[in-house]
Amino acid sequence: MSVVLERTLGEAARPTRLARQVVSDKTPPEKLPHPPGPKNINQWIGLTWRHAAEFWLSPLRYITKLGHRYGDLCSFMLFTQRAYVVNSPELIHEYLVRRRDDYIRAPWEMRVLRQLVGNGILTSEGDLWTRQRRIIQQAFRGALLPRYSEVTLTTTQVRVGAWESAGEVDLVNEMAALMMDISIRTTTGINPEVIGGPSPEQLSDAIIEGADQMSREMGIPITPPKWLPLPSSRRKRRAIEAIDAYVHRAIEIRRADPDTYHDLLAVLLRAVDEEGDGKGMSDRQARDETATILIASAHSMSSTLGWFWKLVLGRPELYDRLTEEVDRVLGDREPTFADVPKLECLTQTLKETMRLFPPAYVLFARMPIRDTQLGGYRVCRGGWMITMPWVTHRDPRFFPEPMKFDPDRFSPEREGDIPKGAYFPFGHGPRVCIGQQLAMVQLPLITATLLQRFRFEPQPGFDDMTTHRELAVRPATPCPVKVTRRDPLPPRKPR
Ligand code: HEM
Repeated sequence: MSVVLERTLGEAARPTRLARQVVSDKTPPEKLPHPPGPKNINQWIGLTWRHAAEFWLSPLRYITKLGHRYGDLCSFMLFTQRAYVVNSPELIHEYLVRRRDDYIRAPWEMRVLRQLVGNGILTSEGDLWTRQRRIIQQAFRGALLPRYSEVTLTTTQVRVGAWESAGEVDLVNEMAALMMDISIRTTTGINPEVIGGPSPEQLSDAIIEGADQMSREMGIPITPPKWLPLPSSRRKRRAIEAIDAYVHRAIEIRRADPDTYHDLLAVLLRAVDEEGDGKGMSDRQARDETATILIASAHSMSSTLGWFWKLVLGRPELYDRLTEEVDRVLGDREPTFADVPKLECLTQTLKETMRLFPPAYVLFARMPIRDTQLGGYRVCRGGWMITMPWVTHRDPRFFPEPMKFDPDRFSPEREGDIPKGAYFPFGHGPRVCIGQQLAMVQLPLITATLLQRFRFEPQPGFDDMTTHRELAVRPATPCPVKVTRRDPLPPRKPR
């Protein structure tokens, strides 16, 4: 679904009204009113269908419109289900943190995702999720970040070595292939050529297609049976087979030679759940977690990088400021993990990119497992909770002049003005992105390497901000640039 929002940045959310004050926790939910929202004449005919159509055709516009008309918490009937739209930081915190035991990730969305990533950290609930999160957390601890940084830098430097002779490249495509390469090496510690099978480009394309297909299925109540020979089922199967072959082969290589590797998968395969059953991970569980991490990281990181270049190259002053910062911090040496905190303007620019274009433009839906209350309203068991960082990030109450691309919003002097919880590209609460710290190290290192090595001259069409929205919101059009080398650093050798 490619949607032209507008020629430049898309649409600002309009200010919304506050919901009711929170009532006593002891008030039974059935005594409370439903949140305001469009009235349905009948849930099988009439307005419900119109709303469903509007919602599916343009969810961002529809959710923004509802927020403006009905407030920070509103609801509408979607077929037989009541959907709840939550827009304010306080209410998002209330349902994702304070009342988290009342909700699970929506089972109809997880059922679709499980086809690709199995029963891993992303799709599980309850004790299994707690155990897996505890184990996987060990692979994301701060002490390992310098090691992952080294892999990120080496892969970037080797991969972009050929750009100079290419003359012109498409930064959107290149970022997708680069991120898949980095994710494979950070996660499995193995050069993709050694694993064999599809190249990072092919794997990235297959996964994007498969994930897009699944994201489409997540929005409809019926999943087509596997035996139907639909083109969409074939695309999905291709993605599943590609990722399966890749990950199984990587685990095989690793189990055969467990002491050679020191990467994310090594930590996963060696880790035991010390606080729980004291056991490690089965191969099946390791497959599911590796596939989850590969997909979760490559997809959202490449989107962020694609938008970053489109936004920065359209602002020559900002581009010069970033190049100047990179040159000042790095001089003529290569970046390292220790440089990340010094790349302040670059980090601010990446944060501002994720404000306007949060890859996870909508959080995975949550479903209340019992009748509960939120913001003084009744929330019914089995409903559909919808929260969109895209909408909250463009709300002028939290971000004045929301459509202005202004990296200085995140400067040390101004960042404190952003209301707590209004900026959440990595989600919120206990299921916040596990790769957040890693992402905020990898993104500046990759962009600093490219800014240091090359001068990019944008070509016609680079600033087309048309969005492609499926699992992540990513650029639908290329970012063509002419590339000239600007530094004398020697090329790195592959590990
Ligand atoms: C720009 C980069 C990234 C963005 C914007 C992002 C965004 C998110 C968001 C919003 C969620 C929570 C979704 C929800 O609550 O519904 C999430 C979860 C997750 N992310 Fe990321 N992510 C990024 C990078 C990464 C990386 C680099 C990794 C791993 C290497 C990763 C692994 C995961 C995993 C495993 C989860 C599921 C956590 C759980 O359910 O407990 N992400 N991400």
